[in-house]
Amino acid sequence: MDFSVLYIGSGQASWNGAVPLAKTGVKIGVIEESQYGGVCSNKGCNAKIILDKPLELINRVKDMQGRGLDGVPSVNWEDLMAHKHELIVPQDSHGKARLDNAGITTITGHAEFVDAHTVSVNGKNYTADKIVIATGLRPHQLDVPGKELFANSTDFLSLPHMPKHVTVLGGGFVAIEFATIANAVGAQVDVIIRSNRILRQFPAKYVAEVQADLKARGVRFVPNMNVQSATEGEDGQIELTGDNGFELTTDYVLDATGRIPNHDQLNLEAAGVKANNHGIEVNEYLQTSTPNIYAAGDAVDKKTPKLTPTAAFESRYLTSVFKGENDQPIKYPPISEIVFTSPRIAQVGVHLDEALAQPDKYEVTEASYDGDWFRQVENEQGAALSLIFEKDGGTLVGAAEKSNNADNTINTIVPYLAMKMTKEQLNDLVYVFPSIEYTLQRRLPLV
Ligand SMILES: Cc1cc2nc3c(=O)[nH]c(=O)nc-3n(C[C@H](O)[C@H](O)[C@H](O)COP(=O)(O)OP(=O)(O)OC[C@H]3O[C@@H](n4cnc5c(N)ncnc54)[C@H](O)[C@@H]3O)c2cc1C
Ligand SMILES: NC(=O)c1ccc[n+]([C@@H]2O[C@H](COP(=O)([O-])OP(=O)(O)OC[C@H]3O[C@@H](n4cnc5c(N)ncnc54)[C@H](O)[C@@H]3O)[C@@H](O)[C@H]2O)c1
Repeated sequence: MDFSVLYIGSGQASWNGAVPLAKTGVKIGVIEESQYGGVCSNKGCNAKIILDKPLELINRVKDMQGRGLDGVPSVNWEDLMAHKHELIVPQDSHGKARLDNAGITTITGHAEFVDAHTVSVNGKNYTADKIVIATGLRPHQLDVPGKELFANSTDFLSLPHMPKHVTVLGGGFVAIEFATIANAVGAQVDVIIRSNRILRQFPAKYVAEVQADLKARGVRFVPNMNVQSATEGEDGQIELTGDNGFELTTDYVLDATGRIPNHDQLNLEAAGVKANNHGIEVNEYLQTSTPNIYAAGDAVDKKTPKLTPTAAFESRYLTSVFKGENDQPIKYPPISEIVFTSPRIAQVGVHLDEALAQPDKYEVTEASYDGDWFRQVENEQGAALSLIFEKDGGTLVGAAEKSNNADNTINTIVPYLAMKMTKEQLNDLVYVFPSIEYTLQRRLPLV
C-alpha cells in the first residue's frame, strides 16, 4: 500500500488529525483539488470574519456616541477587500506547507474511488489501508431559469465593489451574515426567504430582535416567497420574478440557499460507500458502510452542526482511533454555535426554544445586562443571556446570548457544561475584574 491513511480533502476535517498522526511516523497522503486548508481557511469563516470586523467596531463606536466618542467611521470596501486578500491568499500555500512540513505527501487533483483501497487522481492510482473522506460541501444553486446570474458565498467574499442594491436568497447563516455586511457597507439589501423564519437553529426571541434591528437599519425582508426566474436587463440589472406576480429589480443576487455534499463526484459506488443527500452515512465510529473507509467533517450525514470546530474534533477523534488509543464511539462535547450578526447570537448545549417548550424538565432564567454597570461601559442596549438548568439536579445544561460579546460569554460557559460543574463550583471560580467573565459569574443564579 502507498499509504497507511489517505485523506480526500485538506480542510479542518483532514489536517487537524493528519498532522499529529504523521508526526508519529505513519505514512499519510492528503488529496486536494482546490485550495489547501479547505473552505474555512480560504472561502468561509476566515474571510467572512475579516469583512465583519469593521461592522463590529463601528457598532461599538455608534453605541459610544456622546459618551466619549464623536463621529462614526464608514467602511471602505475596496481597502477592506485588499486587507482580506492579503490575509487569505497565502492560506492555500500555508495549508500545503503545514502538511509538507509534517512529512505528509500532498497530491493535487480530483480524487475518485477505484475500489475500497484505491483512489485515482489525474489518472494515477494511490492505495491505502484506510481512507478518510473529508470532502465537505459546496454552495447549493437554486434551480430556476437565469440561475447563472446569481453569485454564491465564494463570489461575495471576493466582491471587488459593493453594488448599490444586493438581494439575498435564503435565511440561514450565510444569508443573514452577508446581508448584515452588505447593509453596513451601504447597500440597499433585500432578503428573500421561502418561509417566515430566519436562523431557525437560534432562539426565536433573539432572532426576532436581531431581525427587527436589521429592518430598522433598512434591510427589507420578503417572507414566504419562492423566486421563479431571473433575467438580465439591458442596463445589467437582474430582474427577479416570484410567486403571486412578485417582481424585483436588483444589481446583485447572492444565492445563499444552503450547501450540498461533494460526494456525488467521488464514484462512491466503486468502494461500496453509502451516502444520501445530507452526506456520507457513518456509524458511531465515523466508519462508512465500507469498514476501512471513514468520513469526517461537513461531508458526514450528521445531526451535529456542520462547523469548523466539529470537523476538527472529528478529525482528532479519528486520529486517536487510528493510533489505537481509543476504541470508544465518538462522544461529542457540548457544541457552541454563533451567528455573526451585530449583535451576535451564540448558544451552547440545550437550545433555548427546546427548554422553553419543556417547563417540567428545564428551568430557564434570563439575565438582562441592561442594569449591569460593566456592560453599560460600552452602552450596549438590549443585551441578554438565557441560562438553562435541568430541574432534576440543578445542573447548567445550556445557554444562549444576544450581545456584542456573545462569543466570549458562550465560550466561558462551554467548560461549565462539558465538566458538568455544580453551582457551588462555579461560585468558587475567580476571574479578572472587571471583565465579561466576572460579569457573567455575577449574573449566574448561583446560590
Ligand atoms: C461563507 C462561510 C462561512 C462560514 N463561517 C463559519 C464560521 O464562522 N464558523 C464555523 O465554525 N464554520 C463556518 N463555516 C463552515 C466551515 O467552513 C465548515 O464547517 C468547514 O470548512 C468544514 O471543514 P471540512 O474539512 O469538513 O470541509 P471543507 O473545508 O469543505 O474541505 C473539504 C475539502 O475537500 C476538497 N475536495 C472535495 N472533493 C474533493 C475531491 N473529489 N478530490 C479532492 N479534493 C476534494 C475541497 O476542495 C475542500 O478543500 C462557514 C462556511 C462558509 C461557506
Ligand atoms: N457562523 C457560522 O458558524 C457559519 C457561517 C456561515 C456558514 N456556516 C455553515 O455553513 C453551512 C451553510 O450555511 P448556509 O447559510 O449556506 O445554509 P443554511 O442551511 O444555514 O441556510 C440555507 C437557507 O436557504 C434556504 N433554502 C434552502 N433551499 C431553498 C430553496 N430551494 N429555495 C429557497 N430557499 C432555500 C433555507 O430555508 C435556509 O434559510 C451551515 O452548515 C453552517 O453551519 C456557519
